[in-house]
Amino acid sequence: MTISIWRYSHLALAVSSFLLLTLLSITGIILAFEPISQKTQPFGVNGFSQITLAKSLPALRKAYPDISELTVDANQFVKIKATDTNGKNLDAFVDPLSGKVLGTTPKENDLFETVRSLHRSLFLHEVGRAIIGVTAFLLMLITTSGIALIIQRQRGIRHFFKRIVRDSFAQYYHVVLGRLSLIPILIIAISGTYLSLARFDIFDIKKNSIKVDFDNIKSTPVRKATEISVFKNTKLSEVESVEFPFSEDVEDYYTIKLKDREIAVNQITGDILSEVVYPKAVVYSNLSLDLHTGRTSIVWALVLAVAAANILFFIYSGFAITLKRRANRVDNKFKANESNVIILIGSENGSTYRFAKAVHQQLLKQGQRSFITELNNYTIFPKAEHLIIITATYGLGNAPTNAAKFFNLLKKYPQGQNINYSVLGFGSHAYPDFCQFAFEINNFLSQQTWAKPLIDVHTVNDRSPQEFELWAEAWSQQSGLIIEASADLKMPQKHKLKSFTVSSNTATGTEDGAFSVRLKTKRLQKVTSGDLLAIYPANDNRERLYSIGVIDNEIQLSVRLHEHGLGSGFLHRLTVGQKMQARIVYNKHFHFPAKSPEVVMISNGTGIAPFLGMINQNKANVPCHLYCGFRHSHSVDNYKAVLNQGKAAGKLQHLRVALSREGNKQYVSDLIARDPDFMVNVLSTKGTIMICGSLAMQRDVMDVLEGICKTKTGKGISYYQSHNQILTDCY
Ligand SMILES: Cc1cc2nc3c(=O)[nH]c(=O)nc-3n(C[C@H](O)[C@H](O)[C@H](O)COP(=O)(O)O)c2cc1C
Repeated sequence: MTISIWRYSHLALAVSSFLLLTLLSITGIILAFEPISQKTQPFGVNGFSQITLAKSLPALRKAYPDISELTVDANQFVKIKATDTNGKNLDAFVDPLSGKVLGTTPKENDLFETVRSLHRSLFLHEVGRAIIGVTAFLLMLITTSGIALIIQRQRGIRHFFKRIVRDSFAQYYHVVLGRLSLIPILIIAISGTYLSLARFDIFDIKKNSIKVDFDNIKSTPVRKATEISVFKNTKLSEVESVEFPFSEDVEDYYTIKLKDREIAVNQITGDILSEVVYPKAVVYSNLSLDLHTGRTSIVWALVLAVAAANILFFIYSGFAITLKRRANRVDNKFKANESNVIILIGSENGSTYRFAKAVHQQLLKQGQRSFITELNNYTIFPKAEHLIIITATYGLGNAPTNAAKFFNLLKKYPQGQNINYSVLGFGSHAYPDFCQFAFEINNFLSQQTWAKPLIDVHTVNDRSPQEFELWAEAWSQQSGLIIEASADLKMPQKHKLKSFTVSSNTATGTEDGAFSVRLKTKRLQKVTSGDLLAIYPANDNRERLYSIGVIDNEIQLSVRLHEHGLGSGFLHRLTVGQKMQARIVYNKHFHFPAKSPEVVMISNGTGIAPFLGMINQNKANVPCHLYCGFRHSHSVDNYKAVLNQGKAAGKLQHLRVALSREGNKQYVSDLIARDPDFMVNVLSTKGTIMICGSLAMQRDVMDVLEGICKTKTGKGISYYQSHNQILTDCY
């Protein structure tokens, strides 16, 4: 499957370094506990950060007249070298204000020593250090590409910390934890890389030595150490070490090493005799060591341990995601140029493949030459009769990466023969642009002369097997090829049928053969207009679906009698009082919109069925406008009673009828074209347009709406489709 450059880099870098990263993360977690264990030793003093040299140096000199050196380590423990009162050499941690001995340097912990050596050089000295340096650099690149992927996924940096929609466990936590720990991991990677480079003398870290001008050294005015301003202004926490003057002669001075400089201080006058500022590289090296080891803070050391543990999780979850994606590879039995059914997939994370493969397998079993590939592999399919496009939507209603080139390829490769197409969108209502890419493909295909719609575009929310099944049933019905509910997709194999009693059946008096059947059943509460009734006219697996209008607590089907029609013939023969078995298929995407301020209903022929029910059920009197097309004026007679009732009760505001074979011979799309401002107003005030009827009518109406929307709002209809403002149920 085609993947973005960022994802490819992220994966390639991770694959090339995961073994070393695993080792470095484990050793890193262990080493993070070294500063924690050191800091718990009893060598610290309270209020350390407030102690100045002016307070500490005279006190220590008084307690140890022979003191030669003071050092402050990363734990802020003060250590001195001196001679004690018994004349013995002293090398110990002391209280910097009283000189009280707090302890001597403990023996290095062997475990930490060994692990550190492994972490820094893999026990391979300079070669090992170089390898570790490269790994740290790779970690930096992995983190950077990871940040780019999160930005891409969250649709821009502004949404970086917005809610993440949960997909799979591995995917969700890879992103959630990635977001939380990317700063510490980036710091670990940058500081690790810097320290490695510093080891190889890439940076200038040579410190110049102090030069004192002994000819101009002064011995007045005499100042006490407690009054020397540089001592008063320097805190012990800023100091790395102090060398004490060897004797009381004016030529002997204090040498004070700070984090960024070294100074020589006259012990009598307190004058600064010389100052050497360190190169920036020395400061950065120290900072890198502080940040990489957590030696200065227990909290930071803990953050580093957690970040290192997260790297281990990323390695696991990254592989889990990749394996899931790779599991979707399909080996085709037939070549593209010899296949009669072509299944094209748009998928980012692979779950759509499961559904597409189920379709592919079933078609193969029925002896069809089915070929399955991703949308980016679209080309000329010389033997194709059916094109099935199953695609997810990503980002701002965009194509998944393996479908990004599809539109260009579609323009480049017009097919030479007519092909029946069907588009099935996978998406989630958690995103504002629901299945937009699928709608765009469907609209684009409808403009290709060779492409013939077999069924209306269908959508599947959150991989719902029921919604997938709805598409499978519709496709099977039109193609004559069976796609059954698959156990793999956890679909119910056998449907439970319900008994319905015929309460009325109108005669086929009209020329276009339309009639209405009303059915009663117990417990009708859950059914609503827009749902479908599945009937089994021959008591076998052949199923026929009809749109339901719920009128006065009965199901009304509007049907056109077809010559030799299996379903329409069966319904036509039903007599009042007769019982029949059927099942309700809930068709949520075509229910009357609960929150819409205004609804436009567009139909032709028997497509009026669900709208009759919706008008009847419109108890809240939401403004409804019905645009319907028929061949003759008498075709409307069948529905007049319900429509007149609706108008009288305020449930239907306007009724516009187009007659295609009488008067000025209009189609329903002509009526829509006459009311552009009204249509735009409905859509821009969050109203809904519902379309039910033939696919040919849908295509014409959509073309008109596309033109109106583009000129008046600048947005295509796919925008309104993906925001659930244009709902279609055509056949
Ligand atoms: C980052 C991300 C962005 C998504 N964006 C959309 C979207 O804009 N519209 C939509 O309907 N679904 C969106 N989805 C949902 C997916 O299309 C849906 O989960 C689909 O089933 C995933 O299929 P796949 O696993 O084959 O890629 C998004 C999912 C993710 C993870």
